[in-house]
Formats: sequence, structure tokens, C-alpha cells
Amino acid sequence: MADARLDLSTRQFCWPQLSSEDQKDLLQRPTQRVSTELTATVNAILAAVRTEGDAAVLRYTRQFDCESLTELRYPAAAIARQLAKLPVATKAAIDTAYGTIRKFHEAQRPQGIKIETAPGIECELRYAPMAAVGLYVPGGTAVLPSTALMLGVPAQLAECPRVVLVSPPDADGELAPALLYAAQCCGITEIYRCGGAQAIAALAYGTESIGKVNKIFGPGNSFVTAAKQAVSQDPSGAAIDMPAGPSELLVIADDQAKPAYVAADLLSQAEHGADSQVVLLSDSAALIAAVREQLETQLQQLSRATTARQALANSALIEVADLDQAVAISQSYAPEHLSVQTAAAEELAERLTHVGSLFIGPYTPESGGDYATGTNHVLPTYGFASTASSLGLLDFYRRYTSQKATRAGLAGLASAIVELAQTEGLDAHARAVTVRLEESS
Ligand SMILES: NC(=O)c1ccc[n+]([C@@H]2O[C@H](COP(=O)([O-])OP(=O)(O)OC[C@H]3O[C@@H](n4cnc5c(N)ncnc54)[C@H](O)[C@@H]3O)[C@@H](O)[C@H]2O)c1
Ligand SMILES: N[C@H](CO)Cc1c[nH]c[nH+]1
Ligand SMILES: [Zn+2]
Repeated sequence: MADARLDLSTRQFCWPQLSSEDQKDLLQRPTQRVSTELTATVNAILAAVRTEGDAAVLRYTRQFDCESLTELRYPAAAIARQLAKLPVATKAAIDTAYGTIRKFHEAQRPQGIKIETAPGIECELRYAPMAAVGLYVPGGTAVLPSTALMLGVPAQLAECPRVVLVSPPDADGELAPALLYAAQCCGITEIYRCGGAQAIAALAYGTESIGKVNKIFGPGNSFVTAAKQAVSQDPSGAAIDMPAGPSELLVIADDQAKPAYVAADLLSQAEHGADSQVVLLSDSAALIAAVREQLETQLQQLSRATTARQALANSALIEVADLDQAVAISQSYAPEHLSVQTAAAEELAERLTHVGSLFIGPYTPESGGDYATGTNHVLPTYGFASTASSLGLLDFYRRYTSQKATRAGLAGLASAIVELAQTEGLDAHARAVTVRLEESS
């Protein structure tokens, strides 16, 4: 039976006793282990959508999501019908989350720069919203209206002229009322029913019914993430926000932490999918034992216990020599989410920079950031948190520069420009300056 109990003691390790090979193996992401097979599947889907357009998107959507779907665009009448079903309490919760997310992202508005770098030379840094953005809201194992907010709010604040939302439909071809309400709050009306690599291909290359976008945002399972990475490397594809794949949480806890809180946090990310990964690092063997007990107790109360158990099979409870070692492991693993539940949590957090989002102290559950603290829950996974940034308002803009010189300004820089052009053997570059200064003003 898939729900067979997992012996968590087999997932308990003492870091200093492991070989460096075992240490590396222990913290490998589950999806990294099947990458060749995954790449082949995703490449086949991308190729089919490029050559067949809507027909391929519909075929895959029927295969994976809704057998009877005939139209990708979600019509306005169906949206209105679904919105009418939304419970008042859900609407209020979305309104609250919309408010905090908007507040945090509004504060990120980029400021242009205009300065004189030399007399008569004016340089500017300007920001323009991305012209057409595609927002991928996952829907395979759970409907995520919160993700629609995380993507839709910054797209709205940046005033991107075209915002397209795609999400896999349910077996009846519908999208959830809560997701549609979140989209409505963000002013999104162009909505399509498709998911997986086929949705990413449609956004990147365009089909008869889905116009191509410039940049694709949003998390997804390993098929979605692999497809995003592939289209971003294709000059005729689209840019992407980041690789935001299966959820990850690393908790650093000492003997001051509450085992029930730590276990609840680990389970909150384990329940996302069988390929989620959660890791506990602690210098206290007693805390680890108590968390293990709590995991078993709390698992029995979860509706998605089977999924969470599968994720726990990829996960680890690790005893470390001290918190310095925990910091070093965490920096190397670069988790999507990092929860610090230690006595001096804020001090420790200062040293933890390779992370998508930090959750500091006992009253900051990771799920708070998933929904309503205001930070964005679209975050880099697979260790990309050491180089990629967490999603923010800036990602919805292009940054570019501008310069303007007066005749006197050009004259002031002429000798430097001409000398550098000659050093590089590029005479025409030099000439473009001298031709202007030879003319009488
Ligand atoms: N990193 C982040 O910021 C973040 C945020 C939210 C959610 N997530 C993650 O997003 C993921 C969502 O995954 P999901 O599966 O629920 O939804 P999803 O929408 O990402 O994927 C569903 C789609 O996957 C495709 N698919 C499924 N099986 C397939 C197969 N065998 N071959 C080809 N395609 C297949 C189908 O097209 C289906 O529509 C979870 O892992 C969750 O942890 C990450
Ligand atoms: N934890 C997910 C990001 O990895 C985001 C999410 C949405 N809903 C609940 N959680
Ligand atoms: Zn979550």
C-alpha cells in the first residue's frame, strides 16, 4: 500500500559520521535523480506544441487533466459562473493576502537614475514593464490561488500591458473559483486552461489561440520547470523568472525549539508533492527524536499523509556537530525556504544568505509566507537560491540605459574615446566622434 508507514529512523543521520560522498548524496534533490528521462519527455512535448500548436496543447491537456476539453481559453461567462460560487470567507482571505502582498511589492518600485557622469554627459537608468507576461499557476496536485496572487500582484503593479494566466483545468475543464477571484483582484482576464510543459511551450512559442509572451513566471512540478529552462535557452522562446520547482524546506533548530512546531513546518512542505524535500539540521539529538515522534503523530491527522510520507522518504533529520556546521550545510544546500528556530535566531539568520526566503523564530511558520505575510512565495529551488533571487516586482521590468551628450560634453570625452577605439583597432568607432567635432558648431 502506498500509505505504508515510513520508518523515520532510517532517515536520521549524524553528519560528522557520514563520508563526504554520502553527505553529497543525502542532500541531492529528488528530481535531479531522473533528469535524463525528464528531459526527453519535456523535449517531445515542446516539439509537438511548436509544430502542431493548439492541437498538441489540447491533446496533452486531455491526456493529463481533462479528457473532454475542446477549448483552451476560459470564457468570461464561465469565469463569472465560477466566481459566484466563491464562499465569502475565502474571498475575505484572498483580500487580506492581496493587501499584504501588494504592500510589500509596492515598496519595491524601482527608481530610475539620471546623473551627469562628466560635464555635458547625461546618463540614465530606466525601467520599462515587460510587454507580455505569462503566469503559470500550478494545478496538478493542489489548486494554488495564492500563487495567482504572488504572480498577479507584481504584474499588476508593474503595469505590464498584457498579462496571461495559464493553469491546468480540473477533470470537468473548470478552474477553481478562488483562483479566478485572485486573478480578478489582479485585473487578469486572459486565462487559458492548460498546464505542464505544453502550457509553457504555448506561452513561449505561441499557438493559434495563445499569443506568445516575452517572459514566463511561476512555479511548477519538474515537467514545468524543465520546460521553462529549455525555452529560456532558446532564442525564439521566452525569458523566465527562475527555476521554481518542487517545494523545499530546511529547518535549523536547537534544543530550545518546539518539536511540534518544527514537525508541523516540515510536513507543511512535505505535503506539496512526493518530490518535495524537507531537511532538519539540529545540534540536539533529543530535539531530533522528539521531532520524529511528532512527525508520526501529526502525519496521522493529515489528508495528504500519503504524499507527505513519500516526500519524507527523500528527506532527512540530520544531527550536526554544532550550529556553525548547520550554517555551512545550509549555505551549500541553498534551500528554497529556511526556518531558523534557535535561541539566537536573528543572529544566526544574518549568516544565512543562500536562501529563497527566511522564516525567523518560533512564530513564523513557513506557511505564513506561502499565503499572507506579504513576501513572494515564488522562490528558487534545486540549490539555485545561491545565485537566483526570490521573485519580486523588479522581475516584471526590463532595465535599460540611455545617454545624451552635448557637443562640449563629447569634446571633453573625445580623446579617451578615440584613444580606446585606436587601442582596439576600431577606426570607425573613432571616426564617429571626430566627424562630429571637425564640423564647426
Ligand atoms: N518553488 C516555488 O516557488 C513553488 C511555489 C508553489 C508551488 N511549487 C511547487 O509546484 C509544484 C506543483 O506541481 P503540480 O504537479 O501540483 O502541478 P503543475 O501544474 O506544476 O503540474 C501539473 C501538470 O504536470 C503535467 N504532468 C503530470 N504528469 C506528467 C507526465 N508524466 N508527463 C508529462 N507531464 C506531466 C501535466 O501537464 C499537468 O497538467 C509542486 O511541486 C509544488 O511544490 C513551487
Ligand atoms: N510552499 C509553496 C512554495 O514552495 C507555495 C505554496 C502555495 N500554497 C501553499 N504553498
Ligand atoms: Zn507551501
